[in-house]
Amino acid sequence: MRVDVVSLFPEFVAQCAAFGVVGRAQERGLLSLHGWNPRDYAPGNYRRVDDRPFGGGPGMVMLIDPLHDAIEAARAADPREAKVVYLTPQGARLTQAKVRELAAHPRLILLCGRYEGVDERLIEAEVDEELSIGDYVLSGGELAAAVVVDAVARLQEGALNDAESAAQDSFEHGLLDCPHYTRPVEHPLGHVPEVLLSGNHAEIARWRRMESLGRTWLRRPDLLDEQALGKADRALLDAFRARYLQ
Ligand SMILES: c1cc(-c2cnc[nH]2)ccn1
Repeated sequence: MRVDVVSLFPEFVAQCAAFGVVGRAQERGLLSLHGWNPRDYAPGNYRRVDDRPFGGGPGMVMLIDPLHDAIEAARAADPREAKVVYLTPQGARLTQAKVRELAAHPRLILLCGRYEGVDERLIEAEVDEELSIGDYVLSGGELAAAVVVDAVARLQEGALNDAESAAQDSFEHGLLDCPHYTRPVEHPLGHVPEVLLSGNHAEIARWRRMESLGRTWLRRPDLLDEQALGKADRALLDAFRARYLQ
């Protein structure tokens, strides 16, 4: 998968993608990352990339042409069609389902705005999809782009080892992950649940599923609403609730 990042700070996203699973995906050739700086396409000595907003008001707006030319240079760098995604608080919320959809594309071009944002005419002409990673304002789209790069890299075939895939699976199924424990068994902060020490893999799997269901019910009931729980899961959740409410 190829990802091109259009940003005034392209090295920002490259640095975020240099570690761990994402860095390894790049080393394995599963993901290639390329940066394009609109300032390189801005004319004149000042290489202007922004200007004052029409209608007045605070801040600056990114100019159409440097962004347009950077996006077109990115498109031209590879023959495959690219999906252009603009990272903005005004976008649709990024979900794991959306990540899976993005990860299936051979190419993405991630457009990162700074200042007050981007001239709307550029968005209308070049952007396929606007995405938000949450209802808050960042200093620019780069952190959100790094989130997208990380999430789609993990879904590339061969990016994760077995343990990492298992961890990935927990959220993939729309539930929150169960608690995890490691040595020591006894610690001033508490003990490890007995079932995890039992060696009874069926009981351990049952406990983990119950905890995932229970945590989702307590912390993210909205996710649970989207789940069509089977009879076994409903029984597990009832058991969790009974224990929690006693
Ligand atoms: C995506 C982008 C942004 C953002 C872009 N520029 C300032 N904030 C915030 C949340 N999700």
